[in-house]
Amino acid sequence: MLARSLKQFSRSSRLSLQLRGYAANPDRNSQFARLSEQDLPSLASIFSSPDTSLLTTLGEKPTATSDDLEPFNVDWMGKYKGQSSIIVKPKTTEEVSKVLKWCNERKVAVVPQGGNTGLVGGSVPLHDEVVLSLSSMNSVRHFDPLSGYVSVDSGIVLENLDNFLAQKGHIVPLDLGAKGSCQIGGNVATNAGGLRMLRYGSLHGNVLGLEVVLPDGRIINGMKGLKKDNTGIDLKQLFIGSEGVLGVITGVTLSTPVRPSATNVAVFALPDYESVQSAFSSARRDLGEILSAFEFFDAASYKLVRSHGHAAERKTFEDGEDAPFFCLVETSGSNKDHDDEKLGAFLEQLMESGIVNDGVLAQDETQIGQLWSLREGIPEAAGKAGRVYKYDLSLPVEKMYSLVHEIRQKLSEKNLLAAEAEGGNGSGPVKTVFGFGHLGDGNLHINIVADAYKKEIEEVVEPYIYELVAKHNGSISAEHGLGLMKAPYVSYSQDSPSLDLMRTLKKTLDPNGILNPYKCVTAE
Ligand SMILES: O=C(O)CC[C@@H](O)C(=O)O
Ligand SMILES: [Zn+2]
Repeated sequence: MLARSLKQFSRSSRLSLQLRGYAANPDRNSQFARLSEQDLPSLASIFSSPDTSLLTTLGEKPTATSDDLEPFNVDWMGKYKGQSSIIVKPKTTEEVSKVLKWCNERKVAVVPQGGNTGLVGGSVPLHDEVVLSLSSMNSVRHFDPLSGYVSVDSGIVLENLDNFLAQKGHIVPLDLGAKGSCQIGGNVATNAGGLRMLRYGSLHGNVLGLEVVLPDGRIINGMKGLKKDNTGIDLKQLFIGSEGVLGVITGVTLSTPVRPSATNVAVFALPDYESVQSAFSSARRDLGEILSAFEFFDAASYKLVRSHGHAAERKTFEDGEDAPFFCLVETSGSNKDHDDEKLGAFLEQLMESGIVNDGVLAQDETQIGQLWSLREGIPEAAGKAGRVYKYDLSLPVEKMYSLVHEIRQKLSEKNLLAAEAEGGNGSGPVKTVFGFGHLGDGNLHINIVADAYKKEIEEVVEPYIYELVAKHNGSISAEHGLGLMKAPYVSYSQDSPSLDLMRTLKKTLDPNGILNPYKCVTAE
């Protein structure tokens, strides 16, 4: 049980209320220059404090060891590893501009990097690209409570920004499991979706302005805090979600809604995927404007969180521990009594109709956090269980879960599933395959946990999974981007004229192709 005072509701006691993808592993582009020790004085002269802004293993007196550079070269899953020997950490937009101009003139490839929490290999180098880390640019520039926006440096950590806004009674309209490390610039560059999207919509609507440095060093100052600005083509939209291939985001102006004063969270167990869909329909209908999140996870996800996550110590449900599906519902509003009444009626109706047979309702902030950790803790728990292949898909809600079955089936046919995995029959490398995600946004995450990254697993799943997605007219990347992992498969989600236009934009803004090469959209 989660906590003694956590309110249980059940039908009986009704609530009175290692390897990168073989396809995605391009050779080094020989047109890029290789930097050597001789280049360092000129690069160092750009910075006001070169000692802290330039880390390198090059030269007779290196300023860093390869261990120091490892966090910049390797992604957090340990799946993608680059070989950069130069990391720059500018402190101002002008320094970013000078770095890019310097690199562009010499044809030196550059990888912009925020918190390096990405899941598709988009934020680490592949070969010897210079890493441009934004982490030293992390100040709040301006907050306007009346107009409801904040202007910040792009390297500010999402959680730090949310804590700043919480003190002012406002909220960042974006929340992610990685909030303690990810940076707002990286969030914008990847158009991160996360847990608040159902309520506040995507960053394409919430970003009011951007400051961007183009590959040739020109600075676009679009840091306006205007909700309405119809003066020609809305250029900032080009940089939201373009994964740093067109320019480097150095400043972000974000709309900041008022922080809801009343929040409720319930998690319930459901007997099948049809019930998950019914519960979602009821939530939209009965909770209306106070519904702020509707997440789901399957039994295998829950098992993982119970064995490796924060919930390892405790059972959550009285009867529902072995249910095949779980949903988390959050409401956010400004009147607690009103929200309690609505949520109570919603949960009662779910019980009465048999859609849900067990559930818990958080009674305070701590329990809200504990319930959220059942969902937010899934990726971390998966990382502890083994090496993880991650697929992030948009699909019609009705079709979503069938893909998990199809992937299990496919892996089982090829004898890749271990006996411990659902439907497993042998001694294969795959320990578990599970599905979870943002049901309210039609976004499914499928994770495949194996004992190691193995080509044989990847070859079975890719492009098979993308073919399934295309068949349902879905998207091969709902919120994680393309990065290195999905760049070769983009045509499953974009038609040729769209891809041509993307390449034209890339060639126009970055004719030397120096920015985040090999990822997302390349000029060829
Ligand atoms: O790890 C994943 O597959 C998803 C990560 C993140 O998008 C989430 O929703 O928790
Ligand atoms: Zn997600």
